[in-house]
Amino acid sequence: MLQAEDLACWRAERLVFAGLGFALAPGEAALLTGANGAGKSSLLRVLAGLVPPAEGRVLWQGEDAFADRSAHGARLRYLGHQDALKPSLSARENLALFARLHGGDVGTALAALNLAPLAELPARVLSSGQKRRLALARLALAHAPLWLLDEPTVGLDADSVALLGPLLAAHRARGGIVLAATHLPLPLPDAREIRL
Ligand SMILES: Nc1ncnc2c1ncn2[C@@H]1O[C@H](COP(=O)(O)OP(=O)(O)OP(=O)(O)O)[C@@H](O)[C@H]1O
Repeated sequence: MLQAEDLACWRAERLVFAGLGFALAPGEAALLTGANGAGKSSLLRVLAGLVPPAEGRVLWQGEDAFADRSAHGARLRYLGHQDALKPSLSARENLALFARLHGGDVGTALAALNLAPLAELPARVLSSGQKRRLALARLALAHAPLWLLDEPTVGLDADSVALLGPLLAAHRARGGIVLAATHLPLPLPDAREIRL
């Protein structure tokens, strides 16, 4: 269970949001929506522990989520705007690097995002949509219960967006939680909306 209580966030001396609270149970998904600058990315970064909240608390299973930073890092996957790939490594090697840290099967992850034909290409030559798919393929490695996804489908073609559906559904079926900031439709049936 992820809970946010009375969260406030300042960025560059501007109050972005305040008094924000919600709870997400295992298997639940929420879409973060709101205008440009409303604070969707900021909220995801707060929940990931990358930006300290100005006020409020983030709880995991009823306990302060940030009491043990490494435990929080291990339980979440954060996908930001940047794909965070090593440009000189191949798609397979990028995933293998991540798998060394978190576990998981590289072949399965490549297949989940239909990347097998691109597996040996260096990440730097991939198109922006292909890079995004590679970043998303990390989700298909070892299970982590909390997925924080910032505009996960930017640059993806319709077939690639459709590939995300089974990945998200399998994660939720295992009790995983998804919070996704997006301006685009996502294959996340029954997702709640958290509007900023
Ligand atoms: N690194 C930063 N330093 C200072 N201010 C920032 C930083 N990142 C974001 N902000 C500010 O925080 C506010 C919220 O930005 P944020 O990126 O969270 O919005 P968003 O809802 O994700 O927007 P978009 O829909 O455009 O992605 C904006 O006013 C932005 O200028």
